[in-house]
Amino acid sequence: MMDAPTTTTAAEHADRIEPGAAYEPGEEPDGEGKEPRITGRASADALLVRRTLTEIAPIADKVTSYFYALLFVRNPELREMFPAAMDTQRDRLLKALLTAAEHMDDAPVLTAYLQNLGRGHRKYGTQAAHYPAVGEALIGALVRYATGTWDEETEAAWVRTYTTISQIMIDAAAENEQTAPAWWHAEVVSHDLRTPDVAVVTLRPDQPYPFLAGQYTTLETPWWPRIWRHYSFASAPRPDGLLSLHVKAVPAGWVSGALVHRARPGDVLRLGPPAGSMTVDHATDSGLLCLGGGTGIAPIKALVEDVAEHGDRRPVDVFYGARHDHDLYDIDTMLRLQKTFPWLSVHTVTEEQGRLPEAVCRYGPWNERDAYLSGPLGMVRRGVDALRGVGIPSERIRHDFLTELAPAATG
Ligand SMILES: NC(=O)C1=CN([C@@H]2O[C@H](COP(=O)(O)OP(=O)(O)OC[C@H]3O[C@@H](n4cnc5c(N)ncnc54)[C@H](O)[C@@H]3O)[C@@H](O)[C@H]2O)C=CC1
Repeated sequence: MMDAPTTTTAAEHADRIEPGAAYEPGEEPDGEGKEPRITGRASADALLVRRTLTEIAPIADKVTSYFYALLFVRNPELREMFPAAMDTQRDRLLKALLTAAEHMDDAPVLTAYLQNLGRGHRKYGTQAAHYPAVGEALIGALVRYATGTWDEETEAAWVRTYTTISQIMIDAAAENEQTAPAWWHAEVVSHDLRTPDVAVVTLRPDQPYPFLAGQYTTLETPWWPRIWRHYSFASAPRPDGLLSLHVKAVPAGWVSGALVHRARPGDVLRLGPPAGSMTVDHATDSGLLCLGGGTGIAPIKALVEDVAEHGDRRPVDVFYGARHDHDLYDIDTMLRLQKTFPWLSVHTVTEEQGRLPEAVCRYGPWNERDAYLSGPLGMVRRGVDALRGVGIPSERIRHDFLTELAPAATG
C-alpha cells in the first residue's frame, strides 16, 4: 500500500529500484501560498524519533517483519493491497514512514514528499480509514523493538509525527481526487529493444496524462500485480499524448525483466500519477549542465526537448555516461539533437575514460549553470559532491534522490 519512499543505500537501490526508476521526489509543495503544515513542534519530536530510529537500525529486518505481521493479523482485509510476494515489497511501507519521520523537521522537502506519496497511494485503493491501522502497527512494532529508548514521551512524539505524516498524505489524496484519476491504463504501442537488456517502450495512456519533462511515473505490469516501479519519461509531453520510457532489465528485476523481454504492442499497463521536481526552471535563462548515467539519460533527453520547445537557446551540456561504448544505447538520438540545436553539446563518458562526475569536472566552468543529475544513486551522490566542488550552489542542483541526499536535519 505505501509506496517505496525509496531507500537509503546504494545496495538497497540496486535491489529494489529498477532502471529508469527514480526515487520519490521532493516536489515543490503545490497550491499557491500553501505553507507546509509541519510546525516547530517537529524539531523537539524529531530528536526523540531519531533516537528510536538509531536504536532499531541494526534490527530493521525484525521490526519490518513484525510490523507487517501486526498489520495483517489485525487487518486481514489490507493484505490484498500488497503484492502476493512480500519479499520485493518488504520494507517499503515501513521505510516510507521511517524516512518521513527522520526528515520531520525538513519541512519543505518532507511536505512535498508526503503530498506526493499521498497522491500516489490512490492507485493502491488506499482510504483515509486505513491510516490508523498502519499507525497502530507502526507503534506496536516500535514498542516491541525500541525497548532501550521507548517511553511515554517518545510514544507521544511518534504519535504526533505519524498523525502529521498521515494527515498530509490524506489531504493531498483528497485534493488530487478532485482533478485526476487514481491511475491510468496505458497500452504499449511500440517496443524497441536497443541492447540485449535495454528497451525503449512507448505507451498510449487511455486519457490525457499531464506531466512535465524531467518527471517520472510509477508503473504496474499485468504480469506482476501490485508491484510498482518508477520510470522517468524519456520525452517531453508530445502533441500525440504518447509517453516513452527507457527500461533496463536488471538481474531478478521482475518488472524490468517483463517490460524488456515480455511486453509487446497491445499489452496494457497501469500508471500512477507523474511525480518529481527535476524540471527546467523557465523563469531563468541560465545554462544547463546535465549528467545522465545509463538509462538515466531518459529524463535528460526530455529536458533537452523541453528547452528546445521553449525556444530558450540556453547553453545545454549533456554528459552521457555508460560502462562501455555499446551501452550508449541512445547516443544516436542525442547526436541528432546536438546536430539540430546549436546550443546543445553532448559529451560521452565511458568507464575507460573515467566516471561521469570526475569527467564533468575536467570541463567547465560550470558555476553559472543549473545542474540536473539522473542515474544510479552512487553516480548522483558523487555527482552532487563534484558539482558543489566546482562552485554550483546546492539549490541549483536537481535530482530525484532528495530524501536520500538531503542534508541530515538538525534539531
Ligand atoms: N531520474 C533518475 O534519477 C533516474 C535514475 N535511473 C537509474 O539509473 C540507473 C541506471 O542503471 P545503468 O543503466 O545500469 O547504469 P550503469 O550502472 O551502467 O552506470 C551508468 C553511469 O553511471 C556511472 N556510475 C555508476 N555508479 C557510479 C558511482 N558509484 N559513482 C560514479 N559514477 C557511477 C557509470 O560510470 C556510468 O557512466 C538505474 O539505477 C536507474 O534506477 C534511471 C532513470 C532515471
